[in-house]
Amino acid sequence: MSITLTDLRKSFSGKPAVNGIDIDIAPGEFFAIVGASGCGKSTLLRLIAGLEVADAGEIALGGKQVSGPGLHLPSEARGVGFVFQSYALWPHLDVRGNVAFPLEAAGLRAVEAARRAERHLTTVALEHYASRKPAELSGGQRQRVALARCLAQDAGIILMDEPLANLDPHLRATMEEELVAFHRAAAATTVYITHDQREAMAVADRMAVMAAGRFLQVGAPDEVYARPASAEVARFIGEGVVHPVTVTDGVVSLAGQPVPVQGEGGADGPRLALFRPKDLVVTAHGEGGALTGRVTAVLYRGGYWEAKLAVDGLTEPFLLHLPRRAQVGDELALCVSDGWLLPE
Ligand SMILES: Nc1ncnc2c1ncn2[C@@H]1O[C@H](COP(=O)(O)OP(=O)(O)OP(=O)(O)O)[C@@H](O)[C@H]1O
Repeated sequence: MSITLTDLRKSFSGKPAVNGIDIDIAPGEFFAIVGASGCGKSTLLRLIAGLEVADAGEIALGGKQVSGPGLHLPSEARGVGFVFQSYALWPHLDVRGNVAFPLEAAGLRAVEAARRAERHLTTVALEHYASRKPAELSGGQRQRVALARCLAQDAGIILMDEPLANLDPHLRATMEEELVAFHRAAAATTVYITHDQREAMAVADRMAVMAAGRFLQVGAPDEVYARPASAEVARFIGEGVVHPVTVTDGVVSLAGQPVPVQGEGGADGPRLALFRPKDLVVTAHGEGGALTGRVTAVLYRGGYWEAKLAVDGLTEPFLLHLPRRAQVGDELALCVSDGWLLPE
């Protein structure tokens, strides 16, 4: 089912939480919304679900309007499934019961509900755990029960609110793969919110970067990563540093050195450009075109050292990935091999 939001707005005590969202999400798409805490992600999801009443704007699900001026279809009438970070399992029911209960509540015969529950427990590889209680499962297994329950309801739209937030980092990585597989199996349009940009990039077909109730940029994860539309998006997505640069006759210079960057040239004058660790190469001192700086911090990240390099004339240090250990205070020469000139 498609999801169409038109100039959607919601305020709390006069403060906008969702401040004019327009988007078309295609049937079957995995759409992630990423943004800092308090940017309005949960409110937006709750508006789609029908758990909040919009102040203005329209929501259409599968081409049918469910919210608009004078119209608010309740959650049960919208055909959406949810998965939350707190798995919201019933502790006294076993795994099979947790998946089957909502089906029985919706009027399905107990035998048929149990049969359908078992089928979906197989999809999430929990068929051997059907008789366990939630307390006897790991966090990841509980989340899979929640996914199976959502799947069993056959919803055309699945809304996920930070479903992996309570899991340890190793399990999160495994669950990201499972979520993608789950999405493929469910064939439902999925809207997934998270404050973790890496997670959003890993799972989504398309992502929106949200701040202060608005979408700053919408695009495929690789596109948003490679071509951020603003300094705010550039700082939020991936690692890197935004520096002021100068454009003169199409040549971009950083701290007085010409640097190769991608992006629209436009008029001469001051601009901003993003430099990621992959764009920076440490070279021998005295090589042409090198910037020199001093190491101000070093952290070992497993396989490489992450260092900050302060360069005269730049307010923020560069972020580098070094194959060898460096010490705070070391002087390094740096060659810029790439970068992204932010749109004006
Ligand atoms: N029921 C409510 N009553 C009053 N203010 C609310 C309510 N729900 C949300 N807000 C406010 O609206 C803004 C957006 O909140 P929301 O929960 O949508 O953000 P979020 O991006 O999901 O944050 P988080 O990642 O921390 O969950 C916040 O300033 C929040 O305090």
